[in-house]
This record gives sequence, C-alpha cells and structure tokens, in this order.
Amino acid sequence: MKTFNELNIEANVLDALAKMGFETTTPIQAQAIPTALEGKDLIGQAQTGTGKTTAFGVPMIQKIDPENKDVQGIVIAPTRELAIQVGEELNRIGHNKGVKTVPIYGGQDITRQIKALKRRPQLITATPGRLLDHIRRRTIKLQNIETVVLDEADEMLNMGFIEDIEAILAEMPQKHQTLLFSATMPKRIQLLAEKFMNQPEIVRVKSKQLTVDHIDQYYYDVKENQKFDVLCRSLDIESPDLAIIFGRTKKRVDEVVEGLLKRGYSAEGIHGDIPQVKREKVIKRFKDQATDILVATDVAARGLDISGVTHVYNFDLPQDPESYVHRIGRTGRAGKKGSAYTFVTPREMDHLKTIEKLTKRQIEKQSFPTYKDVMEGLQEGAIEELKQTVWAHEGDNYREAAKRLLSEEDAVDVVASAIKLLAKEPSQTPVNLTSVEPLRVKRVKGGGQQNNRGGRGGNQNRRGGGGGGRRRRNNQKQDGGNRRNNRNKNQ
Ligand SMILES: Nc1ncnc2c1ncn2[C@@H]1O[C@H](COP(=O)(O)OP(=O)(O)OP(=O)(O)O)[C@@H](O)[C@H]1O
Ligand SMILES: [Mg+2]
Repeated sequence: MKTFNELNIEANVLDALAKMGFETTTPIQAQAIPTALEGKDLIGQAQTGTGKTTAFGVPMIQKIDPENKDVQGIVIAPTRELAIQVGEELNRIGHNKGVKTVPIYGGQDITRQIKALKRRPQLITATPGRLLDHIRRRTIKLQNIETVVLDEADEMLNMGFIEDIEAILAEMPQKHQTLLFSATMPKRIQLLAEKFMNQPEIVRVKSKQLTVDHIDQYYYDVKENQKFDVLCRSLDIESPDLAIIFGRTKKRVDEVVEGLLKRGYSAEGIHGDIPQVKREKVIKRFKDQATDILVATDVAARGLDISGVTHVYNFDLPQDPESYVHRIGRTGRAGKKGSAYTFVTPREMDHLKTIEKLTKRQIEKQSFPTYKDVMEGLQEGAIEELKQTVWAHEGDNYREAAKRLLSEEDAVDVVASAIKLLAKEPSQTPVNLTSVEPLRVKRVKGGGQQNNRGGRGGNQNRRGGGGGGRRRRNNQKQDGGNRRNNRNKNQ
C-alpha cells in the first residue's frame, strides 16, 4: 500500500491529509492522483466508499494558486447534500493551504450564496441548476477555471442532468482539466463522456465485483403487503446502529416513516419535497445518531458518507441496477462491514437477476424473521442481561425487596414478568401502506433494457437548483414519457 508521501503531494496538503487521519492511500487514490497531477483528463471508477472524493480533491487543490482569488475549480454533484459534503471534505484538504470551498445548491437563499461568493472561494461544489443560475447572473465567473469534476459522473450525464451539464461545460474556458468519478460507469455513458473530454485516461480499480465485498447482501422474497412487518422484524433482530431504508416514491417514504414512528422506532424521512432546511436537519440528526433510521428516496442513494450506517434496506427495488450499487454502498464504507437487505416481490425476481448480473455477485435469499423469532431473540437477550446482572452482583442491594416479593408471588411468575419487561416486546400496531406496483422494465429495440429513469427534478427542482427534471427530453413514447414524468414527481 502506498502512502500519500510517495505521490508528489505538496507539504501543506499532506499535512491536512494526516490531520484527517488518512495514513495510506486507497487504490483509487494511488492510481488517480498521479495521473490527475500530470494534468490529464481522467475517468475514475472505484467501488463505493473507497475515497474517490480525496482522489479528485487532492490534485484539484494542489493546482490552485492560493494568492489568486478567482474560482479555479468546480465539482458538480447530483444532490444538494452531496455538494455540501464534498465541500466540507475539500475544505479540510485545502485548510492548510488556505484554499476555500463554498457549496452552492438549490433550496438555499441565493443572496446568502452571493455573499459567500464575495468572500472569494477558489473552489465551488455545486448542484447543476443553481450553478447555472449563478453563471447566468455572473455571480460565478468561469474564466479561470482549471479543473471541473463531475462526481457521480454517470448520474450527471444521464437524462435528468445532461442538458444542464452541457450548458455548464459550454461556458468553461477552452483549456481545463475534466475529472469524472463514479462507482458505476455504464459503457454508453463512458462513450458520451469521452466526447467532451480530451483523451481521458481511464483509471479503473480492478475488482471482481462492482459492490464492496464486506457488505453482506441478502434478499427477502416477500409479498407487497408483507413488506412492512418484515422490515420491522428484521430491524428488531438486526438492531442496526444506523439504517437507511430506500423507498421508491416520496409518498412511500412518508408512509414508511409514519408507520415506523407508530411502532416506536426513531425514524425520519428525506426526499425532494422536504424543504431544504429540514433536509439538512434530518441528515444532521442522523449523522449525530439522534435518529436511528433514515427513510429516503434515491436522493440519498449516491455519495453520502455517514459513518455508523450498518444496514441498508431496499424496501422497494431501485429503478436501475446501478442505483442498487450506490444505495447499498451507503454502508460498508472505508473498510467497515455492512449488511444490505433487498425486498423482492414475486414479479420482480427478474430485476434481482439483472442486479446480480451487473454486480457479478449473488444475493443470498434470507427467510424472513417472524414475530416468534423476534420474541425468542428478545427473550434470550433479556435472560442474558439478567444473568450478567446476577453474576456481577449488581442486584445485591435489591435482595430484601426480592425476598418480600417472593413471599407474596410465585417465583416463576416474577421472573417471567422481569423477562417480559426487559425484552421490550415490539409493537404490533397495524400499519397499512398504500401498495406500490411491482417494478417494471420497458424492453426497447435491440434487446436492451430501458429503465424508467428520468430526471432527478423531483430531488431538486430546477428553481430549487439541481436536477434538470423539467427539461427532460420528451421524445419518448407517451407511455415512457409519462412514466418518467411520474418518477420525477415521485422522488
Ligand atoms: N486514504 C484514506 N484512509 C482512510 N480513510 C479514507 C481515506 N480516503 C478516504 N477515506 C474515508 O473513506 C470514506 C469514504 O470516502 P468517499 O466518500 O470519498 O468514498 P467514495 O469512493 O466517493 O464513495 P461513493 O462512491 O459512495 O461516493 C470517507 O469517510 C473518507 O473520509
Ligand atoms: Mg463519492
């Protein structure tokens, strides 16, 4: 394994990396940093949670002249939360060098952003829609841009964003370096990307599988109306530190949150209809572990790095197999272990196969836990807790009270009641979700599959800054167009 010292990185950046606790490089960092430092255009692909942010952040910051107060680099990301997170990481890497980064994203007061821009950051992390707004208002000037990064590049070059990205790139100065990063890079998107890059070097970390191997992957074969109970039972048995649950639509997310709260879990939701200030609060509370469960649309599928996420649930299958890779990649980051559970209804089995084909990995079927399994598990846990307390003599001060109780009640009844109290029986409050249709894939000519993905307009509407949902191309057949429309509205 290489250290950062071997990569010709300047001292103050090395210092910052050491302060961040990074000792050795990850493979994508070892491979991409030297190539990017040579000034070459680059497409970097490596698994989720393997340090791609630093892989583009270091060369980008190294190129900056801290005396020059113009914007010299821009990272474009598909969601507001990701723009914020990448901005924070760049601020850490650039701290010692005096390089400032400002995040610019939809849903935040534009005058506040203009004020932040007046403090002359050299780097900007942005969602596309809001970035375009600033470019047009001339509050962001691009003439001194040296580096453009598309984080989650395949997503940025997909239908929902491509027109915004093209518009932004058209404004860039002739000579600039372009870096593209993602954990997934479908061939057609790579070919598209190469058109606006200058002989890009492809840096791909070799791995047998597309997903990280320390994420255990399972699926539950469930009927639509069983999903919620299976979810609760699984949460009870697994007791995740933090879990992210992905639902297909905003309504779905709201309903799952409501159901979880009814049953006493600590859960909050995030999707495109939630006001930005609230979105940021929800993420913060989840990061601080004040909320245990985040229920989300695909707005949280890409890039988010939240430590402590031990479990990801695909309550509904994702629209496309790439999204599966990103969603489950919210756990198992930086070498940690994680578990991913995917709910598959009988008519969706084909989708599971498509996912397995893409990831080159089998997803193991898991029989789902019943209420009885959960109760047994909880009772075992309670008994274990009692035994530990006995062995540690922690009950010594309560012996008199115990004797008095036993003189009045049957001993077995007393212990049984203690176990019941400790086991905290899970709530069985009935919860009925509006059922969703099984995922369908439209077959298109040529035998390929066309999934009904569309813009991410719902995540961040145009005014709100971000997805180019409303500019979606409308040359599809009625059916496809409508479905994409629905997706935009639903996320
Ligand atoms: N060299 C390193 N040593 C230790 N930890 C690192 C190193 N580089 C990055 N990390 C940590 O690994 C985690 C994942 O990094 P990052 O978010 O950049 O992953 P990614 O490859 O961009 O993932 P995704 O595809 O999901 O966006 C972060 O918490 C980051 O701080
Ligand atoms: Mg990333």
